[in-house]
Amino acid sequence: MTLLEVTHLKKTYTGIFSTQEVQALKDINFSVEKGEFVSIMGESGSGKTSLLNILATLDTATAGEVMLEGKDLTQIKDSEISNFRRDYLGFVFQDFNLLDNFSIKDNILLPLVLSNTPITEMENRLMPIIQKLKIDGLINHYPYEVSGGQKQRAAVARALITNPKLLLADEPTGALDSKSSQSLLETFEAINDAGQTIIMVTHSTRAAAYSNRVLFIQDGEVYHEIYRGEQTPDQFMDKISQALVVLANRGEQHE
Ligand SMILES: Nc1ncnc2c1ncn2[C@@H]1O[C@H](COP(=O)(O)OP(=O)(O)OP(=O)(O)O)[C@@H](O)[C@H]1O
Repeated sequence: MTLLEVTHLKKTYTGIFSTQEVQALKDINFSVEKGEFVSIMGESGSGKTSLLNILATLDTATAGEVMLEGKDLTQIKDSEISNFRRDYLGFVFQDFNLLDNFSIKDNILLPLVLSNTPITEMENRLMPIIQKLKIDGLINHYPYEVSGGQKQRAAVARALITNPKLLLADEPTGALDSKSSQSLLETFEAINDAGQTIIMVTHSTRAAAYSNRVLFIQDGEVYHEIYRGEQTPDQFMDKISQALVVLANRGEQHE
């Protein structure tokens, strides 16, 4: 079943003080099935963050359609956006975005507090998630008392606590050492195996190799896509690296 369908998406930035326009997304088309784990790769400036920001309803599109379970994100009223975001989407960012003055537990529960969820319901949801993410011993600590890998696990717990339809991750391993990165990616793989749909922007071929499909963006368009299929992560990583080389050569020819 299709969860997300992006059609003819365009994003043009217009400077406030200049007449110069930047066409960050020219014509993006792709769809994501429920339960997929999709990575988005591309060179710096290719439009990945612009795309993710529109999927996250943090920015508006210039043209095109983004349908999530039949609802067009580009048409949601401003007054409904925060509720929509909370009910449908979970976010994981490179720099964790945890609140320093809140304990790990309060950080994780924050989206439920904001939607006035009863305390018993919050406690019921917390326990399985912190156990799954192996942070059950840390929930009374503050973010500055735990490691980067543990902070990112707390951020994933916060993203999952609302049971989002779609988990969006922007360079989630970007600030982690290789051991914490691997552990986080194994967690993503496990939550995906349990049915969670994930879209992840990454520069890391190793990270992308954990997903089922990689979309390559160049000059604001989806240039290529590859599926993991039955390949091992190492075999898929080789395929991703080869595709990135082709993409880089193509980029040089365009310059
Ligand atoms: N707010 C903005 N105003 C003007 N131009 C912008 C803005 N945000 C991004 N751009 C431009 O849009 C293009 C795409 O940028 P974007 O950040 O989406 O690329 P990216 O693929 O995420 O890059 P990176 O990998 O470096 O994060 C770039 O040319 C960038 O300079």
